[in-house]
Amino acid sequence: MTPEVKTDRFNYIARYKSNQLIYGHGNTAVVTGWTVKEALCKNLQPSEYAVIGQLYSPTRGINILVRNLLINPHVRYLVLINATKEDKNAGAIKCLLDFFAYGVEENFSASGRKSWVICSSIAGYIDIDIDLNALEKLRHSLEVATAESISVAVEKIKYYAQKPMVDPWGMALEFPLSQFETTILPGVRYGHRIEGKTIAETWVKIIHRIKTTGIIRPSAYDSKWQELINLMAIITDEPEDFYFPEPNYLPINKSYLPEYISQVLDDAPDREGVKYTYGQRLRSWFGKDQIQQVINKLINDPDSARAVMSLWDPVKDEHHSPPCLNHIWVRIVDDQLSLTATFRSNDMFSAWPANGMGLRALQKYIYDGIVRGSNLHQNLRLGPLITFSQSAHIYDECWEHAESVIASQYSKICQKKDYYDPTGNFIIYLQNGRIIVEHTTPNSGEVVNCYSGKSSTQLSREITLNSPGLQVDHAMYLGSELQKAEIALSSGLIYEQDKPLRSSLS
Ligand SMILES: O=c1ccn([C@H]2C[C@H](O)[C@@H](COP(=O)(O)O)O2)c(=O)[nH]1
Repeated sequence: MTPEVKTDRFNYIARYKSNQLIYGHGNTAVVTGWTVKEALCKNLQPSEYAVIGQLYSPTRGINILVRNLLINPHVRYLVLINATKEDKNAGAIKCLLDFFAYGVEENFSASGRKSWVICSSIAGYIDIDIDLNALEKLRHSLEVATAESISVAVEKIKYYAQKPMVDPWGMALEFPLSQFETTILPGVRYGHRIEGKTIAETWVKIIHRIKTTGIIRPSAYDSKWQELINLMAIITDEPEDFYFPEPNYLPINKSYLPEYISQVLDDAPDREGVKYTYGQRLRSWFGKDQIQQVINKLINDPDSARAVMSLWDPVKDEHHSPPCLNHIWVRIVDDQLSLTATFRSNDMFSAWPANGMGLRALQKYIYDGIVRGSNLHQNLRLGPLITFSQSAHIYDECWEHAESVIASQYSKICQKKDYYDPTGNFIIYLQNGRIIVEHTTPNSGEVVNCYSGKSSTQLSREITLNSPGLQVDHAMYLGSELQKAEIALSSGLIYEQDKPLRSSLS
C-alpha cells in the first residue's frame, strides 16, 4: 500500500479517466451509467456535486471508479442512475450497488486473474493490489442512492448538497496499478481481411489479429488501445437464429439480442440522456426510411450498386457522440444478398459482436422485404455479412480478457480447417525431368494455367506473381511440395503429391 496522497478539499482528483469526468466542488459523486453525463450536469451547480461520470462495464469500470473514490475521501454520497436498458443489460450499476451492499471476496476473474470479486450475480472485479481494509472503509463511509431517471437523480443530488457538511472519511489512498504487458509481432498496419463462418469464430480471429499485430496508441478516452486500420471481416454463414458458443465467451447475451436488434431496425424518439440509435438514423433522421428505400430499390433494380444507407449527419455530428456506424451498402450478386457496413471506429472486443448481430438482423430484414415484395426474387439467398472497421481497436482494460479468449479459443477455431481456397488448386507432378504444376479452378477442377521448371524457388515465384491472393497456409503447403518435387528430381526419388518421397526400389 502506498501512503496517502495530498488532496485539495472539495476538488475531485481523478487519477484514471480524468478527461472523461465533469468536475464540481461538492461531496456527491454521480455515476450516470449509460445516460450521457452532460444531460445531468446542465440541471446542477458545480457546488452540488463532486464529480459526474459514466459507468459502462462492471468488469472494467468499477475498478477504476473505486480507485478514484479512494483518492477522494471528501466524497460522502454516491448517486447512481440506473435509467436505460443498456444499464440493465451491462449490469454495472447493479454490480456497484452490490459492492456497497455485500463487499468483495478473494477469487479469480474470468481471465484467471486473482482479484477481489464483487459479491454479486454480475461479474465485477477490483484489483487485488487494493487493500481490503481500504475497500471496507470506502463501502461503509459512503451513502449510496439510486435513481431511475435524470429528474429523480437531480432531486437526490440537491438534497445531499443541502445537508450539513460532513468531514472526509479518512486520508486519500492510492494503490499501484499493475500494467498488463503485451508483445506485438510485426505486421501490416493498413488493410486486413479476416473471414469466418460465424460471428463468434470471426470475432476470435479478429481479436487475435489485433492483439498480435495491432499498434498501441493513446485512445481518446484517457487510456490506450491496440489498433489496426481498415479491418474487413467477412462472415459467411451466420445462422438465422445466431450462433452462441457453449459456454458463451462472447460479450453479448442471447437474452439482450432482441433489444439490440430493435435498436438497429426500429425508429426511436429522441430521449434525453440517450445517444442516437442506429434505427432512428436509418428510419427517420433524414426524413426518409432508408431501410425501406433500399428494399424498394433492389426489388426494382436488383443490379443496382446504389442501395446505400447513410448514418453520418454532417450538420449534427461535428460534436456530440456521432455514430460509429456510418454507411451501409447492400448488393445482390449471383442471387446472393450481401451487406457491407462501414464503421469509422469500432471497439472490436466489447462492441463488434453485438454490432455484427444487429447488422445480420438488418440484412435478413432487407432480404425478407425483397422476397416478400416481388416474386421475381424467389431464388435470392442471404449472402455474407461484411463489416469494415476503420479504426479497429481493443481498449487496454480488455487486453487481459482478450488474451484469455485467444488462449482458450483461437487454436481450436483454426483447427477446423477446410482446404478450400478460392484461388484454386495446384496439381504437381514430374514429367520428362521437369516439375509440372497445373493450376485448376477450385470446384470444377478445370485447368486454367500450367507451369513447368526445375527449380522450386523459380516456380514458387511465378505462382505468387500470378496468384498473389493465395491463402497463406496454401502457399506454405505449395512451397514444401515444390521443394519435395525438386529433391525428387535431383535424387531420383519418386514424387507423388501429398505423399512422402520414396525410392523406386520400394
Ligand atoms: O456501435 C458502436 C458504438 C460505439 N463503438 C465504440 C467505438 C469507440 O471505441 C467508441 C466511440 O468512440 P468515439 O469515437 O465516438 O469517441 O465506441 C462501437 O464499436 N460500436
